[in-house]
Order: sequence, then structure tokens, then C-alpha cells
Amino acid sequence: MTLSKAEQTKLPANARPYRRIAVIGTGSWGTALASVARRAGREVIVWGRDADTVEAIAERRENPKYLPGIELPEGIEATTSMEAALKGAEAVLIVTPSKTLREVCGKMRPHLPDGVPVALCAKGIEAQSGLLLGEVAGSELPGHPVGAISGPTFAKETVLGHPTAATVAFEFSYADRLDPQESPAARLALSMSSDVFRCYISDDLVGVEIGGAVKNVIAIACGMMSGAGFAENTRAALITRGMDEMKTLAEVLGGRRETVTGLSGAGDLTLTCSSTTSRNMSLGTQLGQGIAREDCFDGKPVVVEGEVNSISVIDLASRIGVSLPICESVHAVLHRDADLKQTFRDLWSRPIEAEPKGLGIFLDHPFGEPA
Ligand SMILES: NC(=O)C1=CN([C@@H]2O[C@H](COP(=O)(O)OP(=O)(O)OC[C@H]3O[C@@H](n4cnc5c(N)ncnc54)[C@H](OP(=O)(O)O)[C@@H]3O)[C@@H](O)[C@H]2O)C=CC1
Ligand SMILES: O=C(CO)COP(=O)(O)O
Repeated sequence: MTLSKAEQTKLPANARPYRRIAVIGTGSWGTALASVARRAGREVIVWGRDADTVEAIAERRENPKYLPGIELPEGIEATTSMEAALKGAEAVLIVTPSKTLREVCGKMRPHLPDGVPVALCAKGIEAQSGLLLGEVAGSELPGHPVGAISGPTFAKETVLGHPTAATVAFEFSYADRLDPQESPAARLALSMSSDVFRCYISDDLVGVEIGGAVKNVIAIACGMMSGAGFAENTRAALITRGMDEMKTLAEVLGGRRETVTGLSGAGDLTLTCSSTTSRNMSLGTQLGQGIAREDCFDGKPVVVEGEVNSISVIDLASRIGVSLPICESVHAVLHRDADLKQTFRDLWSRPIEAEPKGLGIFLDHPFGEPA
């Protein structure tokens, strides 16, 4: 089937939603995505390892551990059995922290029905290997289309039904181009969309993944600077230059710079860098205020993806020869005991560069010569 340019930007009219969706993870975002899918009319089952949380979701329509006091939609099933969760599932969302992805894929593998697409909803890059999560899942779950759902989406606001938008990204195979209505991106976007949750479709999984992984590190930077007493000019500079770092990394890894200007990049970066609802921004703020790491969040364990991912982002960037000055600064403060204020003064004192990066203005117009 050949589509016109206009048709290519729209959901194919005859796309069908998935009937049954399994959500792996009963944390705040897993519970929120289960609610999104249920509100959109899907059969939904969530898998979690904590029996009390599973029981509360199934019996009381509440997740007291991660979203206390919020009523979930009717009809969400929940189980601690991976086999039961995946039986009959037509699509699967994996929503546990990035560092658990390989382990979780291993648990899923024996029970995952053939060819079922898997969407990754964590944000990060695997430590040590430097692989994007899509690459990890692709190698652990061969034969399954792997994609991502990503965007500016605080879990609590999503469950409460505040209008929210996200990108559903899968690389398009040849078969998807022939039959776009059957593509996982189209079908999953349709499966999750409702009058309060709007999905966009992308075929740039790398670009979408890089946005999600790097924005958390930049959010820690924004938090550090505001905690240290700096103001809005500083935040705006970090957001803008942080986006440039995301674009550079995405492009070198084969993604598109313009993907980074979308929901999964600029959208999520803006959200996460503007609110202490973000755990990443909040960690940075507390550290900027001089609170010791072990006392942040009142000493409670909290998933802060950018903290561990600053290591994988920097490792990956140095392996492929890309410089990411803001991410490097965050990494130095978090993991190399660098002084926070001095690190950010150094960030501001680097040699002057052209914007956008790589623009050869000095080559085109050397000093002392007429333009
Ligand atoms: N919260 C949000 O607003 C959003 C979060 N995300 C991303 O979603 C991912 C998950 O975050 P979020 O839900 O917020 O985190 P939470 O801390 O709310 O929940 C984490 C969940 O993962 C489970 N878990 C942890 N380790 C394992 C493991 N080894 N095996 C199986 N389950 C495990 C936890 O189970 P247990 O309770 O038993 O410990 C818990 O259910 C992160 O990558 C985050 O960046 C993306 C968009 C929005
Ligand atoms: O990714 C998120 C919103 O899109 C959640 O951000 P935090 O993990 O910083 O809370």
C-alpha cells in the first residue's frame, strides 16, 4: 500500500486496538499505564512481585504503596504470576526501573506468546553495556517487536485523568510499511488513547529513548542549580543546552534531531526540569541545598533514574566520542565528589562555542577578514 505524505502522518483508519494488555510492574508508572489502558477500553492485567500491592490493586482498586488514596478504574486484574499475566496478552508494557530490564525480560521469556510486541516504559541506558533499553530487550526477547512509550507524564497526574500526551515509538519494519494498520506503533497508540491520554506515533526509537534517558540527568542539573540558589535564567539555559546534548547523542546513535524536539525530548525535559514532583529534579534540589545523599528523600529509597544513568550516559558518550558538558558536570558531582558550585562555575566558564554546535561560523567568517 502506498500512502501519501498526509496519510503517513495519520493513524491508519482501519487500525485495531489490542484486546488485552499486560503491564509488568506495579510501581507508580505501571499502575498509571494500567489505568490509561483500562480507561481506553482494554482488558488489563498487571504483574508485580509484591503480593500486598497486587492484592490491593485487584481487590481495593488502589495502589497504597505508590499512589495512595487514588481510586483506579474498575476492572484492572493483578497477579504475582508472570505466566498468568502474559497468558493471552496481545501487547506488553514493561514498567520497572531501567536497571531491572534484563532480569525482567528473562522472567517473561518462557511465558511470552509468540510475536507479541513489547513497549518499554522505563527511561535509561543499561550500565556497563551502554546499550539502549530497546537493544537490551531486543536481544533478550528475539522475535518480538520492541518499542517505547515516552513523554511528559507524571504518574499521579496521569491516573487522575489530567490531559496527557506521549509518544509510542517502534522502528517500522518492511511489513509495517506494507500494512501500516497492523504496525505495533499504530495499534498500541490506538490501544492507549482516550479523551485524556493522547498518543503520537514515531518510528525513531533511538531518538525517543535518548530523550527519556538524558532528560533525567539534565533535570538533576536543574535541581542542583535551583537548590544552590540560582534562578530562572540558569534553568532556561540548562534546559536549552541540555536539549542540544540530547540532540547530539541521538544523532550520533542514528536517531533524528527533530525527535528530540517532540514530547519524549523537549516535552519531558520541560516537565521534569520545572517541578519537584520529579524525583530527578528533587534529588538535584536537595543536593544543591547541601543535603547529604543518604538523607535525601528522608532517607527513603526512591527510583532516581538520572543518578545511575548519568554514569551510563557519560560512558556511552565517551565511547563514541561525544562531549556532553552538562551531563558530565552532574556525573562529576554525583559520582566523583566534585564541588557542586565550582563544577557549575566551570560549566559556565568553558571556551565560547557557536550555537548550534558544530556550526562553522569562524571558518566561514575568520576574524579580521570581511564576511
Ligand atoms: N513515575 C512516573 O511519573 C514515571 C516513571 N517513568 C519511568 O518508569 C520506570 C519505573 O518508575 P516508577 O514506576 O515511577 O517507579 P516506582 O518506584 O514507583 O516503582 C518501581 C516498581 O518496580 C518494581 N521493581 C523494582 N525492582 C524490580 C525487580 N527487580 N523486578 C521486578 N519489579 C521490580 C517495584 O516493585 P516493589 O514495589 O516490589 O519494590 C515497583 O513496583 C522508571 O524508569 C521511570 O523513569 C516514566 C514516566 C513517568
Ligand atoms: O519521567 C517522568 C515524567 O515524565 C518522571 O520523572 P521523575 O522520574 O524524575 O519523577
